[in-house]
Amino acid sequence: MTFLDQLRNAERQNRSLLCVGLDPDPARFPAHLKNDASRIYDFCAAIVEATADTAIAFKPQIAYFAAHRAEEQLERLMAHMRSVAPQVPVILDAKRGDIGSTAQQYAIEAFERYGADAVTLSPFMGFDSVQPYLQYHGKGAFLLCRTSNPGGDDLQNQRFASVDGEPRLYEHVARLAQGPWNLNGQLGLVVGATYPAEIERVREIAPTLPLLIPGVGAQGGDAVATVKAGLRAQGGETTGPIIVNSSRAILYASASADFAEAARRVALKTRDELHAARI
Ligand SMILES: O=c1ccn([C@@H]2O[C@H](COP(=O)(O)O)[C@@H](O)[C@H]2O)c(=O)[nH]1
Repeated sequence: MTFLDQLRNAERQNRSLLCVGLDPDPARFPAHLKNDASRIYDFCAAIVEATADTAIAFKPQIAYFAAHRAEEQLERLMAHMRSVAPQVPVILDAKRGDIGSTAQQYAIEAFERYGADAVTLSPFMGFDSVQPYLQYHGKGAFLLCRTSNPGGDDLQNQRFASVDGEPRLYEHVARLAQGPWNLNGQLGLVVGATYPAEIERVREIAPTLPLLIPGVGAQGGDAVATVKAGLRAQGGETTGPIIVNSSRAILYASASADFAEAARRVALKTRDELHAARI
């Protein structure tokens, strides 16, 4: 089954557009786990179990594991997600970007070591830095396009003289991903929920690509505006999928022993808000 098939199934089965982001920061763990990096797996496993039926995807951010020498815990977590939530695809948020030979190693890391279903990539080094990931047929690759942070303006929103008539860098990335770079239909784009007008613009250029949209929750992005701008559906079938990520607002909903139940409550509320906005 391809990543796109997995997304379609999870969206239907869990009635969800919500991606539960896994950004484990031991300093923010509940009291009984606080500042203990050896408990990253336990914390994330509890979140996964509590939210497995609420999510279209899970998105572990690799920096939160690597920073604490917790790669082995991430490997175990990937296996755990496959076991308790086999219907939910996993997007490894790694934002890799390097020359082809190095990209090949990063692709092995994402798809073979961790067994991710999709990965996030920086497109800044060009197509040969993306191509190695596309050799893993059926896997997904999300290119950073219009990111959620204010500094995204520094480059992505700049005008330049382009051959395809798209004057801003993020528009050019969207055009490449919808067209010539998308050899086997594996590409998607990362667009921030903090910029709904730009989500709309990306959707015009890339009507069918899956959009990974971080920025609701802690970054203040508007869930309803995000769905209106990004989701495309016809006759009840999704033709332009969106995957709306929230990490900290779910993970740290409570600093007490009930953190997993609290995470579930926030995940359900966010899922239902996103679902209601479809109509
Ligand atoms: O443009 C981007 C791309 C990636 N991210 C990542 O998403 C989550 C957001 O976390 P919140 O706690 O919901 O703010 C995090 O892993 C970022 O690295 C992003 O925020 N914006």
